Amino acid sequence: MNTKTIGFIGGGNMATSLMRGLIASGHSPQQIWVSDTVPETLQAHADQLHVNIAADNANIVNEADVVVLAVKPQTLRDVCLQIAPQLKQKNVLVVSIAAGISQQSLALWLGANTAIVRCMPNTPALVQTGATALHANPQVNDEQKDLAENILRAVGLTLWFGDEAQLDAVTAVSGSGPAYFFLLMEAMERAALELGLDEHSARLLIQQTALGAAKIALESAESPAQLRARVTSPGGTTQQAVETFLQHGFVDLVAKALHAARDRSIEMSKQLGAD
Ligand SMILES: NC(=O)C1=CN([C@@H]2O[C@H](COP(=O)(O)OP(=O)(O)OC[C@H]3O[C@@H](n4cnc5c(N)ncnc54)[C@H](O)[C@@H]3O)[C@@H](O)[C@H]2O)C=CC1
Ligand SMILES: O=C(O)[C@@H]1CCC=N1
Repeated sequence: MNTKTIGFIGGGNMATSLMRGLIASGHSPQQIWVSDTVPETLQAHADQLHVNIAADNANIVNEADVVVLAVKPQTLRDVCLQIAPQLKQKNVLVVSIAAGISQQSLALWLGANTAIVRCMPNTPALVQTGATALHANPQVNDEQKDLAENILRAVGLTLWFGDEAQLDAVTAVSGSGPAYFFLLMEAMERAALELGLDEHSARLLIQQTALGAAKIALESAESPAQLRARVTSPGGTTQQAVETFLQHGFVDLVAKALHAARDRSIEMSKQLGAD
Protein backbone atom coordinates (compact mmCIF):
# COMPACT_ATOMS: atom_id res chain seq x y z
CA MET A 1 0.00 0.00 0.00
CA ASN A 2 1.28 3.44 -0.78
CA THR A 3 2.31 5.73 2.05
CA LYS A 4 1.43 8.99 0.35
CA THR A 5 -1.01 11.42 1.92
CA ILE A 6 -4.26 11.56 0.00
CA GLY A 7 -6.51 14.61 0.28
CA PHE A 8 -10.16 14.71 -0.77
CA ILE A 9 -11.92 17.96 -1.60
CA GLY A 10 -15.59 17.12 -1.14
CA GLY A 11 -16.56 14.39 1.30
CA GLY A 12 -19.80 13.11 -0.27
CA ASN A 13 -20.86 9.73 -1.64
CA MET A 14 -17.92 9.00 -3.91
CA ALA A 15 -15.23 10.33 -1.57
CA THR A 16 -16.74 8.25 1.23
CA SER A 17 -16.66 5.13 -0.97
CA LEU A 18 -13.03 5.80 -1.89
CA MET A 19 -11.95 6.58 1.69
CA ARG A 20 -13.68 3.48 3.05
CA GLY A 21 -12.17 1.34 0.31
CA LEU A 22 -8.68 2.74 0.91
CA ILE A 23 -8.91 2.14 4.66
CA ALA A 24 -10.32 -1.36 4.17
CA SER A 25 -7.38 -2.17 1.92
CA GLY A 26 -4.86 -1.04 4.54
CA HIS A 27 -4.29 2.68 3.92
CA SER A 28 -3.85 4.52 7.22
CA PRO A 29 -6.69 6.97 8.03
CA GLN A 30 -3.94 9.24 9.40
CA GLN A 31 -2.75 9.69 5.83
CA ILE A 32 -6.12 10.73 4.52
CA TRP A 33 -7.44 14.30 4.65
CA VAL A 34 -10.91 15.49 3.65
CA SER A 35 -12.53 18.91 3.35
CA ASP A 36 -16.19 19.75 2.90
CA THR A 37 -18.44 22.78 3.26
CA VAL A 38 -20.83 20.87 5.54
CA PRO A 39 -19.44 20.64 9.11
CA GLU A 40 -21.66 17.63 9.99
CA THR A 41 -20.23 15.70 7.04
CA LEU A 42 -16.70 16.37 8.24
CA GLN A 43 -17.50 15.43 11.83
CA ALA A 44 -19.05 12.15 10.65
CA HIS A 45 -15.85 11.31 8.74
CA ALA A 46 -13.72 12.13 11.78
CA ASP A 47 -15.93 10.01 14.04
CA GLN A 48 -16.48 7.05 11.75
CA LEU A 49 -13.38 6.86 9.53
CA HIS A 50 -10.91 8.61 11.87
CA VAL A 51 -9.49 10.60 8.97
CA ASN A 52 -8.14 14.16 9.24
CA ILE A 53 -10.68 16.86 8.47
CA ALA A 54 -10.36 20.44 7.24
CA ALA A 55 -13.00 23.11 6.69
CA ASP A 56 -10.69 24.88 4.25
CA ASN A 57 -9.77 23.32 0.89
CA ALA A 58 -6.41 25.08 1.04
CA ASN A 59 -5.39 22.80 3.93
CA ILE A 60 -5.88 19.79 1.70
CA VAL A 61 -3.38 21.07 -0.87
CA ASN A 62 -0.93 21.87 1.94
CA GLU A 63 -1.16 18.42 3.50
CA ALA A 64 -1.52 16.07 0.56
CA ASP A 65 0.74 14.47 -2.05
CA VAL A 66 -2.31 13.86 -4.20
CA VAL A 67 -5.55 15.86 -4.20
CA VAL A 68 -8.75 14.11 -5.26
CA LEU A 69 -11.41 16.50 -6.51
CA ALA A 70 -14.69 14.92 -5.41
CA VAL A 71 -17.19 17.79 -5.59
CA LYS A 72 -20.11 17.96 -8.02
CA PRO A 73 -19.17 18.96 -11.59
CA GLN A 74 -21.13 22.22 -11.13
CA THR A 75 -18.90 23.20 -8.19
CA LEU A 76 -15.58 22.12 -9.66
CA ARG A 77 -14.62 25.33 -11.46
CA ASP A 78 -14.82 27.41 -8.26
CA VAL A 79 -12.87 24.82 -6.28
CA CYS A 80 -10.14 24.63 -8.95
CA LEU A 81 -9.79 28.41 -9.17
CA GLN A 82 -9.59 28.52 -5.37
CA ILE A 83 -6.69 26.05 -5.09
CA ALA A 84 -4.85 27.02 -8.31
CA PRO A 85 -2.50 29.60 -6.70
CA GLN A 86 -1.27 27.00 -4.19
CA LEU A 87 -0.78 24.35 -6.87
CA LYS A 88 1.60 26.68 -8.68
CA GLN A 89 3.85 26.58 -5.60
CA LYS A 90 3.64 22.87 -4.84
CA ASN A 91 3.97 19.94 -7.24
CA VAL A 92 0.84 17.99 -6.33
CA LEU A 93 -0.91 15.40 -8.45
CA VAL A 94 -4.59 16.25 -8.99
CA VAL A 95 -7.10 13.45 -9.56
CA SER A 96 -10.55 14.53 -10.73
CA ILE A 97 -13.47 12.14 -10.49
CA ALA A 98 -16.04 14.63 -11.82
CA ALA A 99 -18.26 13.43 -14.63
CA GLY A 100 -18.10 15.44 -17.84
CA ILE A 101 -15.25 17.80 -16.93
CA SER A 102 -12.46 17.60 -19.50
CA GLN A 103 -8.70 17.74 -19.06
CA GLN A 104 -8.77 20.96 -21.06
CA SER A 105 -11.10 22.65 -18.56
CA LEU A 106 -9.18 21.31 -15.57
CA ALA A 107 -5.86 22.56 -16.98
CA LEU A 108 -7.34 25.97 -17.69
CA TRP A 109 -8.68 26.31 -14.14
CA LEU A 110 -5.76 24.67 -12.29
CA GLY A 111 -2.83 25.88 -14.41
CA ALA A 112 -1.34 24.44 -17.60
CA ASN A 113 1.55 22.73 -15.81
CA THR A 114 -0.60 20.78 -13.36
CA ALA A 115 -0.30 17.00 -13.45
CA ILE A 116 -3.89 15.80 -13.77
CA VAL A 117 -5.45 12.35 -13.88
CA ARG A 118 -9.09 12.47 -14.90
CA CYS A 119 -10.96 9.38 -13.90
CA MET A 120 -14.40 7.86 -13.76
CA PRO A 121 -14.96 5.53 -10.80
CA ASN A 122 -18.28 4.07 -9.63
CA THR A 123 -20.00 3.54 -6.28
CA PRO A 124 -19.12 -0.18 -5.84
CA ALA A 125 -15.76 1.29 -4.77
CA LEU A 126 -17.49 1.27 -1.38
CA VAL A 127 -17.22 -2.51 -1.29
CA GLN A 128 -13.87 -2.63 -3.10
CA THR A 129 -15.54 -3.81 -6.30
CA GLY A 130 -15.34 -0.54 -8.19
CA ALA A 131 -14.45 -0.06 -11.83
CA THR A 132 -12.44 3.04 -12.71
CA ALA A 133 -11.26 4.41 -16.04
CA LEU A 134 -8.27 6.77 -15.91
CA HIS A 135 -6.74 9.27 -18.31
CA ALA A 136 -3.48 11.12 -17.63
CA ASN A 137 -2.38 14.42 -19.14
CA PRO A 138 1.21 14.71 -20.44
CA GLN A 139 2.38 16.39 -17.21
CA VAL A 140 1.75 13.20 -15.21
CA ASN A 141 4.98 11.25 -14.67
CA ASP A 142 5.25 7.47 -14.21
CA GLU A 143 5.41 7.69 -10.42
CA GLN A 144 2.27 9.83 -10.34
CA LYS A 145 0.53 7.44 -12.72
CA ASP A 146 1.31 4.59 -10.34
CA LEU A 147 0.07 6.69 -7.41
CA ALA A 148 -3.29 7.44 -9.06
CA GLU A 149 -3.64 3.82 -10.12
CA ASN A 150 -2.82 2.56 -6.62
CA ILE A 151 -5.52 4.76 -5.08
CA LEU A 152 -8.21 3.58 -7.43
CA ARG A 153 -7.01 -0.04 -7.54
CA ALA A 154 -7.46 -0.17 -3.76
CA VAL A 155 -11.18 -0.01 -4.47
CA GLY A 156 -11.44 -2.22 -7.53
CA LEU A 157 -10.52 -2.60 -11.20
CA THR A 158 -8.59 0.13 -13.04
CA LEU A 159 -8.27 0.69 -16.79
CA TRP A 160 -6.22 3.42 -18.51
CA PHE A 161 -7.58 5.12 -21.61
CA GLY A 162 -5.28 7.03 -23.97
CA ASP A 163 -8.22 8.68 -25.70
CA GLU A 164 -9.99 11.00 -23.27
CA ALA A 165 -13.16 11.08 -25.41
CA GLN A 166 -13.81 7.47 -24.39
CA LEU A 167 -14.43 8.60 -20.81
CA ASP A 168 -17.86 9.87 -21.88
CA ALA A 169 -18.76 6.35 -22.97
CA VAL A 170 -17.22 4.88 -19.81
CA THR A 171 -19.36 7.24 -17.72
CA ALA A 172 -22.45 5.86 -19.47
CA VAL A 173 -21.35 2.23 -19.06
CA SER A 174 -19.72 1.81 -15.65
CA GLY A 175 -19.99 5.24 -13.97
CA SER A 176 -23.78 5.26 -14.12
CA GLY A 177 -23.99 1.48 -14.60
CA PRO A 178 -24.69 0.43 -11.00
CA ALA A 179 -27.97 2.38 -11.20
CA TYR A 180 -29.12 0.28 -14.18
CA PHE A 181 -28.63 -2.95 -12.24
CA PHE A 182 -30.41 -1.46 -9.21
CA LEU A 183 -33.28 -0.43 -11.49
CA LEU A 184 -33.57 -3.98 -12.78
CA MET A 185 -33.49 -5.29 -9.20
CA GLU A 186 -36.15 -2.77 -8.23
CA ALA A 187 -38.39 -3.82 -11.12
CA MET A 188 -37.85 -7.53 -10.39
CA GLU A 189 -38.69 -6.97 -6.74
CA ARG A 190 -41.93 -5.20 -7.65
CA ALA A 191 -42.90 -8.03 -10.00
CA ALA A 192 -41.98 -10.64 -7.39
CA LEU A 193 -44.35 -8.99 -4.91
CA GLU A 194 -47.11 -9.06 -7.54
CA LEU A 195 -46.41 -12.77 -7.96
CA GLY A 196 -47.03 -13.27 -4.25
CA LEU A 197 -43.54 -13.39 -2.71
CA ASP A 198 -42.90 -11.47 0.49
CA GLU A 199 -40.53 -8.49 0.34
CA HIS A 200 -37.75 -10.06 2.40
CA SER A 201 -37.61 -13.28 0.38
CA ALA A 202 -37.91 -11.43 -2.94
CA ARG A 203 -35.04 -9.07 -2.10
CA LEU A 204 -32.75 -11.88 -0.90
CA LEU A 205 -33.43 -14.03 -3.96
CA ILE A 206 -32.81 -11.13 -6.34
CA GLN A 207 -29.61 -9.99 -4.59
CA GLN A 208 -28.16 -13.49 -4.60
CA THR A 209 -29.18 -14.02 -8.24
CA ALA A 210 -27.48 -10.76 -9.29
CA LEU A 211 -24.33 -11.74 -7.40
CA GLY A 212 -24.34 -15.25 -8.91
CA ALA A 213 -24.88 -13.95 -12.44
CA ALA A 214 -22.04 -11.43 -12.07
CA LYS A 215 -19.72 -14.11 -10.66
CA ILE A 216 -20.42 -16.54 -13.48
CA ALA A 217 -19.95 -13.77 -16.05
CA LEU A 218 -16.60 -12.82 -14.49
CA GLU A 219 -15.29 -16.35 -14.07
CA SER A 220 -16.48 -17.87 -17.33
CA ALA A 221 -14.83 -17.47 -20.71
CA GLU A 222 -18.27 -17.49 -22.34
CA SER A 223 -20.07 -14.38 -23.57
CA PRO A 224 -23.22 -13.09 -21.81
CA ALA A 225 -25.26 -14.38 -24.78
CA GLN A 226 -23.80 -17.90 -24.31
CA LEU A 227 -24.40 -17.78 -20.57
CA ARG A 228 -27.99 -16.69 -21.14
CA ALA A 229 -28.48 -19.62 -23.52
CA ARG A 230 -27.40 -21.99 -20.72
CA VAL A 231 -30.23 -20.78 -18.48
CA THR A 232 -32.77 -20.93 -21.28
CA SER A 233 -34.29 -24.38 -21.75
CA PRO A 234 -36.16 -24.62 -25.06
CA GLY A 235 -39.86 -24.10 -24.42
CA GLY A 236 -39.19 -23.36 -20.77
CA THR A 237 -39.80 -20.47 -18.41
CA THR A 238 -36.71 -18.36 -19.18
CA GLN A 239 -37.51 -18.39 -22.87
CA GLN A 240 -40.93 -16.92 -22.13
CA ALA A 241 -39.40 -14.13 -20.06
CA VAL A 242 -36.54 -13.36 -22.46
CA GLU A 243 -38.86 -13.29 -25.48
CA THR A 244 -41.12 -10.89 -23.62
CA PHE A 245 -38.15 -8.60 -22.91
CA LEU A 246 -36.96 -8.73 -26.52
CA GLN A 247 -40.42 -8.27 -28.07
CA HIS A 248 -40.81 -5.09 -26.03
CA GLY A 249 -37.59 -3.52 -27.24
CA PHE A 250 -35.33 -4.23 -24.24
CA VAL A 251 -32.09 -4.17 -26.27
CA ASP A 252 -32.92 -0.91 -28.04
CA LEU A 253 -34.06 0.62 -24.76
CA VAL A 254 -30.73 -0.16 -23.10
CA ALA A 255 -28.88 1.32 -26.09
CA LYS A 256 -31.03 4.47 -25.92
CA ALA A 257 -30.37 4.84 -22.20
CA LEU A 258 -26.59 4.51 -22.60
CA HIS A 259 -26.53 6.93 -25.52
CA ALA A 260 -28.51 9.43 -23.41
CA ALA A 261 -25.99 9.11 -20.55
CA ARG A 262 -23.02 9.46 -22.94
CA ASP A 263 -24.61 12.50 -24.61
CA ARG A 264 -25.25 14.10 -21.22
CA SER A 265 -21.59 13.65 -20.32
CA ILE A 266 -20.58 15.44 -23.55
CA GLU A 267 -23.19 18.15 -22.95
CA MET A 268 -21.91 18.66 -19.38
CA SER A 269 -18.34 19.15 -20.70
CA LYS A 270 -19.68 21.91 -22.95
CA GLN A 271 -21.99 23.54 -20.39
CA LEU A 272 -19.69 23.37 -17.39
CA GLY A 273 -16.37 23.41 -19.23
CA ALA A 274 -13.72 26.06 -19.58
CA ASP A 275 -14.78 29.54 -20.60
N1 LIG B 1 -22.11 9.13 -7.42
C1 LIG B 1 -21.57 8.41 -8.38
O1 LIG B 1 -21.99 7.30 -8.70
C2 LIG B 1 -20.38 8.94 -9.13
C3 LIG B 1 -20.01 10.25 -9.02
N2 LIG B 1 -18.93 10.71 -9.73
C4 LIG B 1 -18.52 12.10 -9.59
O2 LIG B 1 -18.07 12.27 -8.26
C5 LIG B 1 -18.27 13.63 -7.88
C6 LIG B 1 -18.93 13.66 -6.52
O3 LIG B 1 -20.19 13.03 -6.62
P1 LIG B 1 -20.96 12.54 -5.33
O4 LIG B 1 -19.99 12.05 -4.33
O5 LIG B 1 -22.03 11.65 -5.81
O6 LIG B 1 -21.58 13.94 -4.83
P2 LIG B 1 -21.98 14.39 -3.35
O7 LIG B 1 -22.94 15.51 -3.50
O8 LIG B 1 -22.38 13.22 -2.53
O9 LIG B 1 -20.60 14.96 -2.76
C7 LIG B 1 -20.09 16.24 -3.02
C8 LIG B 1 -19.60 16.82 -1.69
O10 LIG B 1 -18.91 18.04 -1.97
C9 LIG B 1 -19.20 18.95 -0.91
N3 LIG B 1 -18.91 20.30 -1.37
C10 LIG B 1 -19.71 21.16 -2.06
N4 LIG B 1 -19.06 22.30 -2.33
C11 LIG B 1 -17.81 22.17 -1.81
C12 LIG B 1 -16.67 23.01 -1.78
N5 LIG B 1 -16.68 24.23 -2.33
N6 LIG B 1 -15.56 22.56 -1.15
C13 LIG B 1 -15.53 21.32 -0.57
N7 LIG B 1 -16.59 20.48 -0.60
C14 LIG B 1 -17.72 20.90 -1.19
C15 LIG B 1 -20.67 18.68 -0.59
O11 LIG B 1 -21.02 19.17 0.68
C16 LIG B 1 -20.72 17.17 -0.70
O12 LIG B 1 -20.47 16.53 0.54
C17 LIG B 1 -19.10 14.29 -8.97
O13 LIG B 1 -18.27 15.16 -9.69
C18 LIG B 1 -19.60 13.15 -9.81
O14 LIG B 1 -19.70 13.51 -11.17
C19 LIG B 1 -18.16 9.87 -10.47
C20 LIG B 1 -18.48 8.57 -10.60
C21 LIG B 1 -19.63 8.00 -9.97
O1 LIG C 1 -24.92 10.67 -12.39
C1 LIG C 1 -23.82 11.24 -12.46
O2 LIG C 1 -23.69 12.30 -13.08
C2 LIG C 1 -22.63 10.60 -11.81
C3 LIG C 1 -21.57 10.25 -12.81
C4 LIG C 1 -21.60 8.76 -12.93
C5 LIG C 1 -22.48 8.34 -11.84
N1 LIG C 1 -22.99 9.34 -11.23
